[in-house]
Amino acid sequence: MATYKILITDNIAPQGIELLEKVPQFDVEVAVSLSPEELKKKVKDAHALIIRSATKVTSDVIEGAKKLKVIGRAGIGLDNVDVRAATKKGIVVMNAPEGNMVTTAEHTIAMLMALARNIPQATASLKSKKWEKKKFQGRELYRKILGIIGLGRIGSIVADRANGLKMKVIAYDPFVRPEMAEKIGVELVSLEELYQRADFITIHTPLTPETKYLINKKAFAQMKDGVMIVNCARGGIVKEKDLYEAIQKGKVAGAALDVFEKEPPQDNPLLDLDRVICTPHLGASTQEAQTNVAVAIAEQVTDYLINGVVRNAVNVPIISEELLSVLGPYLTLAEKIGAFHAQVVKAPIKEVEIEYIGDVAKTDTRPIKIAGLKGLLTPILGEQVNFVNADFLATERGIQVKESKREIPSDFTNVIIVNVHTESGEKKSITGTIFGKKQPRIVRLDGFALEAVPEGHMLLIQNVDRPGVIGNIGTILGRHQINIGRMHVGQDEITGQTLILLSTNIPVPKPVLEEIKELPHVISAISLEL
Ligand SMILES: NC(=O)c1ccc[n+]([C@@H]2O[C@H](COP(=O)([O-])OP(=O)(O)OC[C@H]3O[C@@H](n4cnc5c(N)ncnc54)[C@H](O)[C@@H]3O)[C@@H](O)[C@H]2O)c1
Ligand SMILES: O=C(O)[C@H](O)COP(=O)(O)O
Repeated sequence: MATYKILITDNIAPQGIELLEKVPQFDVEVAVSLSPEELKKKVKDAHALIIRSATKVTSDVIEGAKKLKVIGRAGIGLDNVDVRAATKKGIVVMNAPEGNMVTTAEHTIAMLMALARNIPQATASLKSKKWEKKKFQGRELYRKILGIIGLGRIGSIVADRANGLKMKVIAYDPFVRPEMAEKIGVELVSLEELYQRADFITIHTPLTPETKYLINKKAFAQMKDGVMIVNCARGGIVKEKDLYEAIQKGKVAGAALDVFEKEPPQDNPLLDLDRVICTPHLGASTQEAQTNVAVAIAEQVTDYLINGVVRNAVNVPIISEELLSVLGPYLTLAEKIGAFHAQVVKAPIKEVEIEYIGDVAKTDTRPIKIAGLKGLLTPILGEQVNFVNADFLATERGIQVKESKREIPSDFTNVIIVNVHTESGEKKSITGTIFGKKQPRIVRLDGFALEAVPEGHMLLIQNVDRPGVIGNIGTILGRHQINIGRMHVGQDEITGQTLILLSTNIPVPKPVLEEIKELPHVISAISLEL
């Protein structure tokens, strides 16, 4: 029984740890607050790393994690993980995106109300024995305009709760359809319009190169005087230096911050301002949310390591079980075609064209493309290639991939054609289909029509069509105790050549291959592993 080491380096709820400890194949270690050096050491023999936002999973950490198969985030944000470096190494990166969304939306509403009514400042004042009623007069939220930037999972819940408070909710999210926004009582507007109309602005986007410093000096200049800002998303979306200036000038009346450019913040001048209220990244910190995300990530990591099922991965295309039941045979077919190509071409591959014909063209074909690339690269790069990094490795090697689709079938109901172009100008074309519901077949190889099962040890021979060639090949194989399982023969009527594809019980050794190549009328012989 394989044993997997599960390393947990941030504080996750005990319910998640208990679930992992119950899996007989798992050896669970919890080690929090590690220095980067300690983390590198511990992760060396780990198969899974489970984190929250404190552990920094840098490319350095990933480089040394030779056995790591999965990084699981008990929560949403993955800006503390170098996902690109993980992808390159074939490591699945997954999060638990749903468990803390309500809690974070509630924290946002709490921050909004605390900001509008000066609750933290008034608490501090009263605790210092003062009674400053006038100083802490607040603002009503009723009928005020709340501008939401990022109407995703959390933004939508904030909108719902704000509607309950009878606020007017407007939002900017270029990836959301107006009908969807309308359904949840939100008016979708441009960013400029949001800035011009909103009394309160709350941010709920991820931190990306596009959203980094989205809320900056220029943005503040477009906002209403006396606007209030809430950020419970990520530090760095609001430019802190510009926010400080905007508050000092009175343009912004106040800000509620749960997240910071640097966490924990060090010498951050914003923390000295009365108009700023803050929490130490508490958005997801309720018992309910922490149990949800810890249990979710424990289940997902278990499912992946034990059953190979990937859920909520950010670097693998998601295939629902329903889609997998349709696509499964095509994934196998594409992988076999890729492996076939890699073993017959004579120069580095520079371009791959994949054409999907028939009903298969109507499906999400991304997983088929990745399976094809995995097949193509595995004979070249070995076991390191998997569904996570195949696309990445192809790009890294400068292989261009082009895809096209035709929904009207030709000879077969569903067909995948994979053409490969090499640096030396060679072009090879393989066409595959599925017989019945599950049987992959290669039905054309360049000009040769075939009906071959691409599986196991195979021998590919091209020869001039003359009597006796097949007999001679059979004699040589027999002499070396090699059994032929299946034989497929295709003919090219234009060149008069024949293609023979044999499946054998063992790989054909090199000396036997050389003997076959010496036979009269044999042009080439290649041993394949499919
Ligand atoms: N403070 C916390 O403890 C805490 C807890 C959970 C999540 N978060 C953070 O909250 C944020 C939102 O999380 P979510 O689960 O709702 O994410 P989500 O992916 O469901 O939603 C994000 C939305 O932002 C939109 N978006 C992306 N780029 C945009 C842009 N340039 N302008 C406008 N909209 C854009 C997307 O279309 C999407 O609808 C993330 O940054 C996450 O890390 C913080
Ligand atoms: O992205 C998240 O899920 C939140 O920011 C929560 O982060 P935390 O797990 O470190 O509290």
